[in-house]
Amino acid sequence: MLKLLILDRDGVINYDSDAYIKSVAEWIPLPGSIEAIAQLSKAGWTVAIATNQSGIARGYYDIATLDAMHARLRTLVAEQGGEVGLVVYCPHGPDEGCDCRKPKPGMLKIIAEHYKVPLAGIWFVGDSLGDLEAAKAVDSQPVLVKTGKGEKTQAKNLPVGTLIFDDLAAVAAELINN
Ligand SMILES: O=P(O)(O)OC[C@@H](O)[C@H]1O[C@@H](OP(=O)(O)O)[C@@H](O)[C@@H](O)[C@@H]1O
Ligand SMILES: [Mg+2]
Ligand SMILES: [Zn+2]
Repeated sequence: MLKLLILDRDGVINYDSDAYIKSVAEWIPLPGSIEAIAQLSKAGWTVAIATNQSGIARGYYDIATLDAMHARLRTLVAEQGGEVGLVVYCPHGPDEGCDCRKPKPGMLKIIAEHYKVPLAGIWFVGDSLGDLEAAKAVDSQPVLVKTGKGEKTQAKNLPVGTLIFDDLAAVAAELINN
């Protein structure tokens, strides 16, 4: 079966900011994250992304800018010999009642349907409690990294069974070496 890993974006792949990541210039990979995705990809993993992007609804940046950030991610990973799979984002605001904004699992379902794999046990790596709750809602494996908002999230009441790693590089090492 397909080896699928789903990642949150801000705070896992790139630095996050309470002021949102509003441009390609502000989209800066965390140390080791690009290499981790490339190594996973080269080891046969399909790496997909599920990211809340309420900054779109808030008018902080537009879809073209968001797409440019993801093109940059794809280029950087490709330069390391890897590739990025499906990127799904929720452009809605917290009050729009959409089905895709985490902690709802809508984006995880879209990704699973795209790759025709069950979500049960699939690792979803995030830095926020909403990421972990989205995973739990569809019986995926919640995985917390301590980058981004992760250290603050670690102090909260985490879903039972949440795995905790320092960063995405540590997650990749675990999956590739075991
Ligand atoms: O971590 P992912 O899902 O990739 O993206 C998170 C971002 O969309 C932004 O999400 C916002 O939350 P609100 O959407 O305003 O509740 C804030 O937490 C920002 O700091 C953060 O940059
Ligand atoms: Mg995040
Ligand atoms: Zn949405």
